[in-house]
Amino acid sequence: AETMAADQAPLEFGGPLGAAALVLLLPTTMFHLILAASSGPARLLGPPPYLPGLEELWSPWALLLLLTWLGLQAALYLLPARKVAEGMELKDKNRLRYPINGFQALVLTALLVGLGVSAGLPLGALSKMLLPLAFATTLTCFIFSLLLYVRSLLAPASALAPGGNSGNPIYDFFLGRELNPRIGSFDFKYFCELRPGLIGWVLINLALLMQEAELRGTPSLAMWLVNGFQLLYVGDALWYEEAVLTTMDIIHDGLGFMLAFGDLAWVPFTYSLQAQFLLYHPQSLELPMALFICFINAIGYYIFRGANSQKNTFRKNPSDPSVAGLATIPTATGRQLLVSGWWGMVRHPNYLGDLIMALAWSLPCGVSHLLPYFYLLYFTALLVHREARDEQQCLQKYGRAWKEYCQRVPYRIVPYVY
Ligand SMILES: NC(=O)C1=CN([C@@H]2O[C@H](COP(=O)(O)OP(=O)(O)OC[C@H]3O[C@@H](n4cnc5c(N)ncnc54)[C@H](OP(=O)(O)O)[C@@H]3O)[C@@H](O)[C@H]2O)C=CC1
Ligand SMILES: CC(C)CCC[C@@H](C)[C@H]1CC=C2C3=C(CC[C@@]21C)[C@@]1(C)CC[C@H](O)C[C@@H]1CC3
Repeated sequence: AETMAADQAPLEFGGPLGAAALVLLLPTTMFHLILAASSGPARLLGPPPYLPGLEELWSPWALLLLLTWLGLQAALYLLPARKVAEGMELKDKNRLRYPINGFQALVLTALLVGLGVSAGLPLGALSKMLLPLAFATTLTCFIFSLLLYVRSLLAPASALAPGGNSGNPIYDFFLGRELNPRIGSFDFKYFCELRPGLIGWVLINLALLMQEAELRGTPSLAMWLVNGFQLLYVGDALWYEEAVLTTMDIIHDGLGFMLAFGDLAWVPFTYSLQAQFLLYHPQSLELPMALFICFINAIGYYIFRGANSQKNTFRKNPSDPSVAGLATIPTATGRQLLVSGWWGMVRHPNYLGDLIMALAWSLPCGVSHLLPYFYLLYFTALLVHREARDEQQCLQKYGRAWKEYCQRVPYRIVPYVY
């Protein structure tokens, strides 16, 4: 990895140049995908079908809708929570507290949307506003990240993320300087990571399903599958919300453009690509094939949930009967590494399950186009890169014990392949 100075964390994402490229490339890709999904040829590669003018991109109504959405999710975040969890220990030895009420926010949002729809709210019309909504979200993310950057210049050194304070403004703007920007108890990163984007994603999917029902009389089986699989994924993430407190996004990365844009824009507008594609390119899916795809999703989910729960249980209580019998490697930190069970199969079994689910989300879209497979391709690249970042951090944390783990479990994500 490139380095700035000997005492600074190695630069990631190709340093300032890579960060600058990503700041431009991520929004451009997102707009390309939205435009391509609604176009006849639906080409992933090649130029966009057309270049939209400002009058098509900018709408004050879209901005108002976005701000209302963010306001609603912020209000739901502030409601009393079933539990308040403590995060990992910080540099100053303190621990932050986080409300565990994401699933409650999903249910309350569903109730509000249900009420709205039964009162005549034309939810399907949202599918025609994706372009201006994505534009308003992108602008908001740029402004938000800029404000976060400026605010971080006033933060004490102990509040900074290990990675995002290289001194290069573009790199730091992208990666995020401050680790846990908060106003009072409102934690911006934790809020962004799970709520507006993930719940927004299922809402957009639902709008596309309703629009399809309006256009064709009933939603297609393929649309039901995509909606069902992705709702399960989002519901699972919010149900197990506490697990996000140990991810590198919360522990290691600052809140900058990468996470702000990733969470608020990239997730809802690109993760809903399969449903966008299906609205404009209906697919006939036979029942046996649909059942086969459900089976693939179930296998993926079984591995994903099994691996994540096994690690979470082990980290919370290593003597829990469900994990007490597993083989482990002791480390100098006092923590242990699992070396049997899911974590003895590959070093990232949860990524394997996630990738199998990603395949199941694309299959209902048929094999005539590459576009609906974008998520699978992007996600493979994201997880390979994420695995390498995590590996680096684990090597630093656990040293020799990590090397031993790598020797005993040589494959990273796919057994005997990678
Ligand atoms: N859909 C999407 O866009 C994305 C989804 N994800 C999903 O989110 C979930 C979380 O992923 P992610 O945050 O990357 O990290 P993981 O949940 O895979 O956690 C990695 C951490 O687990 C601990 N660990 C690693 N190996 C072992 C072991 N053998 N025994 C015990 N602990 C171990 C280490 O932390 P420590 O030892 O400190 O506990 C390590 O840093 C995954 O299921 C992933 O697929 C992630 C990113 C994007
Ligand atoms: C495209 C950019 C370079 C990076 C954007 C990254 C974000 C989209 C992802 C970073 C980590 C994420 C996690 C999830 C969603 C995607 C982002 C925000 C989950 C919430 C998905 C559901 C899982 O159960 C937990 C994940 C935690 C990490």
